[in-house]
Amino acid sequence: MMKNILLIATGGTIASRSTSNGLTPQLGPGEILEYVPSVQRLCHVDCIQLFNLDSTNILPKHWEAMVKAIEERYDRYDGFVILHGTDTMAYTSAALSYMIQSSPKPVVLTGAQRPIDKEITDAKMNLRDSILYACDDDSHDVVIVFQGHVIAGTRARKIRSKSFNAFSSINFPDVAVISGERIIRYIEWKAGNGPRFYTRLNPRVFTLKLVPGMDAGVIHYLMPYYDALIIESFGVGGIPCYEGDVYMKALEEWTGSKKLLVMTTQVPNEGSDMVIYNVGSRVKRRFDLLEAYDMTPEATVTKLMWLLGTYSDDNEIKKGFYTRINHDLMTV
Ligand SMILES: NC(=O)C[C@H](N)C(=O)O
Repeated sequence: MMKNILLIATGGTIASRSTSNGLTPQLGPGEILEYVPSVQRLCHVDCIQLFNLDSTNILPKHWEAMVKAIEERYDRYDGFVILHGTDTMAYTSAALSYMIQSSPKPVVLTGAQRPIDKEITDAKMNLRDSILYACDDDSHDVVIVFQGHVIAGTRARKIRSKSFNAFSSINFPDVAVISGERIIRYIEWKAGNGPRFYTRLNPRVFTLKLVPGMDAGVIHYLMPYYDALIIESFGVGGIPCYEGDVYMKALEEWTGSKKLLVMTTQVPNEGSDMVIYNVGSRVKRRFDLLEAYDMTPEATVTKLMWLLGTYSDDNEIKKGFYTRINHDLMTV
C-alpha cells in the first residue's frame, strides 16, 4: 500500500525566489513539490505550510509549532518531511530530537543551498531523497537528509555556508547514505516505543564562546537574563585563571544563585574532557557543573532548553542531561 507522507513547509532557500533584496522564501509546499513529480510514484503526499521564514528567523516557538503540527497528525501519516532553511536546521533537528522522542515514524528535515527554481540546484535531490527515506519501513526518529547523507538529528552541523554538501555528522557516523533509489544503512538502530512529545522549552540558555582575554564581567551581566550558561571553552576544556582568578569568582556568583553551569568545547570534533589539564580539572572539582563531552553545541543548548522547560528538579535535569537521546552523547 502507498505510504502517506506529510510535507511541512517552514521556508528556507528551498522555498526562495530571487528578489531585488536577495533570496526570500515565497514558494508554498505544493509549488515546491511540483518540481519533483517523480515522488508521486513513491507515496501520497499532503502539504501544510506553517510559516515561510528564512531560518535565520526561527525561534523556539517555531519548534513548538512544528512539534504540535506533527503530534496532531501523527496517526494519519507514515512519515513527516520538514522543509527548512539550512542556516539553523541543525538547531531545529536537535530541538525536535528532544521534543519528539523515540518516534517509530521518521521526521526528516531537509532544505537546499540553491532555490528549487534554479537550473542548478540541490533542492530536487534533497526533497526526493527525504521523501524516499521517510517512506522506508526501517526509518524512524528525527534525522536530516542532505546531499545523500542521513544524519541523526542531534549530530548535524552546518559546516559549509555555500556548497551543496553543507552538513556533517559530528562525532558520530552518518546513520545512512542514499544513493539513487537505495538507502544504505551504516548503523543498527531500532525504533523506540514512543512517540513521546514535549512542547515546553525554556529558552533562557546562553552559550558563551571564550576568547583569550575576554572580560569575565560578562558573566555577571548575563545573570538576570539566563538560567543556564554553556561555556564553549578551548581544547578539551578549561577556564582561564589569570588576573586574580576573575573567572572563578564570576562562576561562583553564577552557580551561587542556583543557575546551571555547563562546559563544552569550541573545537568542532572529539568533544571535551575536562579532567586532563589542571585548568579544567580544578573547575570540575570546584563546581557541580555539567560537561557536554561529545555532544554538539546545537544539541547541548537545545537539550538544556528542553530539560529546563520540562523539569524543575535539579537532579532530574542533571540525570536527563546525561541520558542518551537520539545518539546525542556517546561518552557517558
Ligand atoms: N540555504 C538556506 O536555506 C539558507 C537560508 N538563509 C535559510 O537558512 O533559510
